[in-house]
Amino acid sequence: MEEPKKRNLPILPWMRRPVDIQQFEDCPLGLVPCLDQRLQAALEKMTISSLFPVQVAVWLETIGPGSFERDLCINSPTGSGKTLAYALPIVQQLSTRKISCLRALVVLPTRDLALQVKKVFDAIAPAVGLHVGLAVGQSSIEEEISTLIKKPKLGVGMSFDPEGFQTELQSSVDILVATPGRLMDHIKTTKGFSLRHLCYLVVDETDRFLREEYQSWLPTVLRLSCPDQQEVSSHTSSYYFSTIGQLRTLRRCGVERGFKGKMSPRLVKLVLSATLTQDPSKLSQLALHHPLFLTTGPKRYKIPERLESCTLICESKMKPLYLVALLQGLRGEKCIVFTSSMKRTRRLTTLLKFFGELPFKISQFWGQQHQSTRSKTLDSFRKGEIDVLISSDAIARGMDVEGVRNVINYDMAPYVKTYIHRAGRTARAGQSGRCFTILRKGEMKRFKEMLQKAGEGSCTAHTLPADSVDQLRPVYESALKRLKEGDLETSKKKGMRAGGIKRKKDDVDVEGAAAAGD
Ligand SMILES: Nc1ncnc2c1ncn2[C@@H]1O[C@H](COP(=O)(O)OP(=O)(O)OP(=O)(O)O)[C@@H](O)[C@H]1O
Repeated sequence: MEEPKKRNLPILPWMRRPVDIQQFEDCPLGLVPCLDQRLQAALEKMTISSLFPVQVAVWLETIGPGSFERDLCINSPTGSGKTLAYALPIVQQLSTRKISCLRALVVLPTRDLALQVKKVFDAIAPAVGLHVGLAVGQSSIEEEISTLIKKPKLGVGMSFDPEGFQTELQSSVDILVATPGRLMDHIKTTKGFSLRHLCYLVVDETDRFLREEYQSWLPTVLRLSCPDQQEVSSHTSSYYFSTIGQLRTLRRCGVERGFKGKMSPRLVKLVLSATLTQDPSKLSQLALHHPLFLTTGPKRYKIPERLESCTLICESKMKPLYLVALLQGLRGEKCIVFTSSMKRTRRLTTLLKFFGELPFKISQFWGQQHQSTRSKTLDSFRKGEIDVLISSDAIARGMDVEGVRNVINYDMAPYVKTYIHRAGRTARAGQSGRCFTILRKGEMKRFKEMLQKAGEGSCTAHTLPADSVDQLRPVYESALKRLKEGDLETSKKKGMRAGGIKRKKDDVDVEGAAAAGD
């Protein structure tokens, strides 16, 4: 697949003067200025003893001298700790709140990611008396509402009527972690769900959000969290970009919200990614306020320090055989194998199962699986009950599974960003890891160009012992035969049932598109 041609985009002025995260070092918790003792204890319980550089940088711009005065755009490698970088200052800042209401909203593109981020907030927020909610559509909307909205206390003989109590309904949560689809459901239908007091908006995996045109949640959230202002719509923001030449917020300085006439701070936005877009028209959708750009080093992208990129060359038809030989050589180390689509994930998993007894346990993961199946699979993978997870790009972004030692691109990543996110499932939190890409000889040139764009100068050519491949040939032949027989059987059944209904398009699951949006 050809990478779409890039227009020569201007770099926004504020992006030309970034704060380099590399100038910061890990900081032991005891030395973190102003860190609440209760949060320090909660972090220690998570076995965290110091903050990572991106966390120190964000802390200084929020709790430190920066004191949340500017919106932050954070471009930091995969696995560098971006989640805690925003969660910690937000929780510390809200720890002194007197009245409970929804003050921080964290939006993520998929349910699996939202569940993961909620766990991080759950580990620290209760230590300072804050409540964290989840709006992802994992349970029925009624169940979700019951966790998000406090029912008023009723006198004897009175029954609860949400219409009548609309003005008295209050949020049960201070922080909400949400996916866009379910967030919009609550905005549209849930009585008492209000964004009026929102102080922090986090858009994690920002570039993923900004490239999806169907997302109307962002202008809606911006409008509802600053009701006294002009609507921030896509036309107004592009107008502002084109006429003023750089991004500017429409927000008046900090007086529009608060309780009983008291001023409350403006809505602060934190946007993050390992591959943050630099496209001005996309960034303009965020209506950023004096944005400060924090990035890692001079290059556009950076892959983790201890990540090694490797290639494995073979003919296309031998890919499954080479994959199995490679996995055998890795001796049960935790691996994620990426394919280009859900269909290829399912097929590869079936084929590997036809190999019979293999010295590693495999399972599959793709976006349109039922949520409970995906959660169970991830859980087993985390616990080490599964060694090899075959996946579409549904798991490529953000997923954090401890101990993944290897990523294998069974199908080459179509774009540099996809490569960075896939590879970033290993070598996290300062650990080492390897990213193998199985390639045909003819793909090598394009792959090397992609690696260079990813900021990675070198890659190692991996070879397999010849006998490991030869030994597997007979079993590979018979596995292929069984797969083809299965195909024949399925198409016969389908033919009988539908009399030749057209086949569906291949179900490409680009970075979890199918898992997104709820
Ligand atoms: N200060 C810390 N000390 C030790 N481990 C940490 C620290 N901060 C985060 N981690 C761990 O590092 C891992 C990666 O963190 P996180 O998922 O936030 O990375 P990320 O930068 O968001 O990555 P991605 O771009 O892939 O989403 C997690 O397992 C997390 O628990």
